Amino acid sequence: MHVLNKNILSQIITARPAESHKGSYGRVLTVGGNTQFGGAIIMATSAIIHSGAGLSTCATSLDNLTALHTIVPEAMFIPFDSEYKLIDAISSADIILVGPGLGVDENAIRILQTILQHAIPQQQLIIDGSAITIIADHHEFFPLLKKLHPIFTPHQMEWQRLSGLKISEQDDIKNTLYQQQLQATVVLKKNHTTIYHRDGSISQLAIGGPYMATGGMGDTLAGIIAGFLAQFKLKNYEYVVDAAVYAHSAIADEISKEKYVVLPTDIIADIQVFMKRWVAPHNK
Ligand SMILES: NC(=O)C1=CN([C@@H]2O[C@H](COP(=O)(O)OP(=O)(O)OC[C@H]3O[C@@H](n4cnc5c(N)ncnc54)[C@H](O)[C@@H]3O)[C@@H](O)[C@H]2O)[C@@H](O)CC1
Ligand SMILES: Nc1ncnc2c1ncn2[C@@H]1O[C@H](COP(=O)(O)OP(=O)(O)O)[C@@H](O)[C@H]1O
Ligand SMILES: [Mg+2]
Repeated sequence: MHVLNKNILSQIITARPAESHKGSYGRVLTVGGNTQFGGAIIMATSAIIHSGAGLSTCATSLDNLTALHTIVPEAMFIPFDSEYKLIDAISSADIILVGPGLGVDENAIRILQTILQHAIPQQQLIIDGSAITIIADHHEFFPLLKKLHPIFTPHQMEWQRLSGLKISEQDDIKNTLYQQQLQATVVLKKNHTTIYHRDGSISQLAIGGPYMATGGMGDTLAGIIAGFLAQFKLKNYEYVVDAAVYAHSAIADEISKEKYVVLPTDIIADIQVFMKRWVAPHNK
């Protein structure tokens, strides 16, 4: 197991070539945010944009449109219950993040099914929050999922639902066994988050802390992972996931020196400055 350290940041965060444009930094589609949980998909989308993705479209409830455009006018919008618009948006995305605040009702299940049917293996699919809870109850989605090699970002309770492993039973051996069956990357969120990669390697955080325990913190992490994957297009995308997970908690640690609790929106506000600081010196 590899304990992540700050070196991962300057390995991944590189200076931008002058001859580039928004299309060079990835198109991301976020899907989630029902009437109850609109904040989740707005935080995820905002984290994606602040971490540098070129173009982001948010498929969410129409109820969230005004809030989305007020908080992050850089984001485009489609209503998540328009199936043909969703299919169109899926086809033009490089990265798809589904689940923050999606809910688990019939509408949410149909939306997730549309994504699993229309996404292709060349796209990177990140599955978070409610989408993990739905999949735990819908094993008929597994054949579709295996072809897509997604990145799951469960907290321990979501991992319990998906893997069947009680939180007290979750250890590296059992977690790896189930993760390998899924043919997916698993970012298991907890104190000292552990990342199970498809090649069998395991990375772990030794940073982060309880000042991060506010709703929306995982939605923000999923957004940073999507934002990093959108622009840092390495063949070994494992390192990009590691860097995103590390950056999220490193920003929180810095803020926690001054603040008792760190809010997800505090992290989002600091991402750009943090990334600038860690651009590899030889690339500046
Ligand atoms: N502002 C918003 O709109 C928010 C929406 N959210 C969305 O709400 C939906 C439900 O997600 P929730 O996670 O709240 O609910 P869940 O029912 O999936 O899980 C939450 C419960 O799991 C338990 N748990 C055990 N170990 C845990 C761990 N390591 N980390 C976190 N929880 C652990 C806790 O008791 C917690 O109450 C998701 O789609 C999520 O994205 C949440 O992100 C909260 C904020
Ligand atoms: N005590 C803690 N120590 C370290 N990290 C924590 C702690 N509590 C929460 N976090 C981090 O906060 C995030 C919570 O994710 P999640 O439960 O999915 O949040 P939400 O769904 O509300 O957005 C994870 O990245 C997790 O590692
Ligand atoms: Mg979550």
